[in-house]
Formats: sequence, structure tokens, C-alpha cells
Amino acid sequence: MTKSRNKDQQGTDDQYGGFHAGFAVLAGRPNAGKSTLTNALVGQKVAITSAKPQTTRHTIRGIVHRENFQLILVDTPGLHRPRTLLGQRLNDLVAATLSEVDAIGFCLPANEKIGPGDRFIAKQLANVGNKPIVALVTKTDLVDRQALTEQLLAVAQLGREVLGAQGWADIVPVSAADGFQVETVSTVLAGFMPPSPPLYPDGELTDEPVAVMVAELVREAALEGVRDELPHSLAVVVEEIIPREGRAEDNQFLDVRVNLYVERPSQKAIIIGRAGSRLQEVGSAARKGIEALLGTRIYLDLHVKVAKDWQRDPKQLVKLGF
Ligand SMILES: Nc1nc2c(ncn2[C@@H]2O[C@H](COP(=O)(O)OP(=O)(O)OP(=O)(O)O)[C@@H](O)[C@H]2O)c(=O)[nH]1
Repeated sequence: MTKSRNKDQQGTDDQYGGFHAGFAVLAGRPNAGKSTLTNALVGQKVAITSAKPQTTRHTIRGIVHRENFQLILVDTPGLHRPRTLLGQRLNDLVAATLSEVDAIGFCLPANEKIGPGDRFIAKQLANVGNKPIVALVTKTDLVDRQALTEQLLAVAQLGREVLGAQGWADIVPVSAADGFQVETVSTVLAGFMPPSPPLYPDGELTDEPVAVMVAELVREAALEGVRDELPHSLAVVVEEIIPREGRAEDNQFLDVRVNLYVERPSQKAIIIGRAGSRLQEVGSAARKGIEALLGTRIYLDLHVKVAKDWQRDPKQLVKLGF
């Protein structure tokens, strides 16, 4: 975490006029709805969402601004049993993130039975020790009242199993899709934030570097429709974002140069498509998102490269920013 609370900034309620601010993490297994909930809480799209697990590689923060609190959300990559070196790094990242937050929101989908994966994560979270863990039962729009009640009981039981008699700090059912209880989630989590002045300027939604957000937009566009073929094999690196020089009419444009790394030539062919047709579509979809993000027009230059087996190669992982 790049920004943390300065010790001098911690104080009493009176000192900051009742204002509270701090960090919370949304944990949970892949596909549990963490990114979607982050976006719903922040009110703007900041984290990539996808039907495929583990699309969130970077720890993207969204900032929830309210009159009397500021909640800085960390959207973790799916916490899971490591399978590749990349998986191991993701888990290290998650562990480091968890030790620095003021509260944990543990996402459990309402429409799926609690499984070994959830139990594994619950135990990991409990091991962090001394952090309030709020169970968030997500996607409630997908189940009826009866099924939701049963899931809430099962979640409460899991809390007693891993945390002892006191169980979870709270349990909140929520649907990011229809907005049900989204505001409750933010106030419950904010209840665990210490008295503090605002940690970020009003209106700032994320402190993620622009390059990372640009890379996420390209990655999302490149995976559209081909997630089954290469869900985890794509890394996106922004090489440069610079003002376009030359003719006067070009001054309002930025040049954005981006490399897309895949593991095999066959995957490169999928991204590029017949005679480059698919890459063009990726480019125009990503360009729209990036222009909206940057508030200016851009020339987007995409290059697809093969970095053989990058997920298992420590040198490549460093080069690609993991
Ligand atoms: N119906 C419904 N679908 C949801 C809701 N929240 C998330 N989803 C869907 O569930 C899938 C996974 O959501 P994500 O937010 O990407 O899940 P995640 O936990 O961030 O996943 P990873 O990045 O893989 O860890 C996507 O297809 C979402 O559209 C919800 O409240 N209701």
C-alpha cells in the first residue's frame, strides 16, 4: 500500500469533527463479486470485472467519499490455493494487503454453497488476527428469500467455526447488480475506520496510476469474447503516454503505446484475429474507455508480443510488473 495513515493523523473523534477514514479490503474467492461491489460502492467503474476468475491482477483501490467518512477500498486478486508462481505472488500480495487494513469484507456469493475454497480463505483471514471481518453475502438478486435465509445461516455458522463464538463482526447481504444494501456495506465498513481527517482529496476515486488503469481497460477489451481461450495468459504493459507532437491539429491528442504479452504464438493469433480485424476492434473499444478516463483524444498503438510461459518465469514476471 503506497499511502497509509500518518501516526500524527490518528486522533479522537472530536479532533476531526467526527470524521473517520481508513482502509478496507474485499476478500473472497474468484468470481465472488469483489470487483463489481467495489465499483458499486465507489459509484464508478475502477476495477475490471469479468465472468472468469482472477482477472484482477493489480490491487486497485476505489475511494468511497461520504460526508462523514472516507473508505479506501482495496480490491484483491482472488485469494486461492497457489497453482503457478503467479498464483503464489498473488497470495503474497493478498497477505501483505490484509495486514495493513482496518477492516475486511469477506465476499461469499448467495447463490453458491460454501465450499472448501471459502473455508480456506476464511481461515486465512482469521489468521490475520484482530481485524474485524464482515461477511458480505453477495449477488442476493440471484436467489429467493428462502435460499438467502439458508445461506445467511450457513455463513453465520462458518463464522463461528473459524472465529469462535463471536463469529463475524457483522453479516450483510448485498447485491451490487440492483444496489440492494450497497450503502449499508459502506457504512458498516466505515464503522471500523478510525477517527482521521480525509486521506485523499474529495472526488478522487482511485490513486492507481493512470498507466495501470489504461492497461486494465486494454486488458478487458482484449479478453472480450475470448476469455475461455486465454483468461490468465495475457499481461498488458503501457509503454508510454505522451503528447502527440507535430501538426497543430494533433496537439489535442495523446499517443498511448501499449504492449500485450501472451504466452504462445497461437494466443497471439487469437488476439490479432484474421488480418488484424480483432485487434482493431480491441483498439477501438479500449480507445473509447481510455479517452473517457483521460478526458482527451488519443492515438492508441497496440503491439502483441509472445513472452513464452511468462506466468512461470520470475524474470518475465518482474518485467511485466508483477
Ligand atoms: N447477478 C449478479 N451478478 C453479479 C453481482 N456481482 C457480481 N456479479 C457477477 O459475477 C461475476 C464475477 O464478478 P466479479 O466482480 O468480477 O468477481 P471478483 O470476485 O472480483 O472476481 P476475481 O476478479 O476473479 O477475483 C461477474 O460476471 C459479475 O457480473 C451481483 O450482485 N449480482
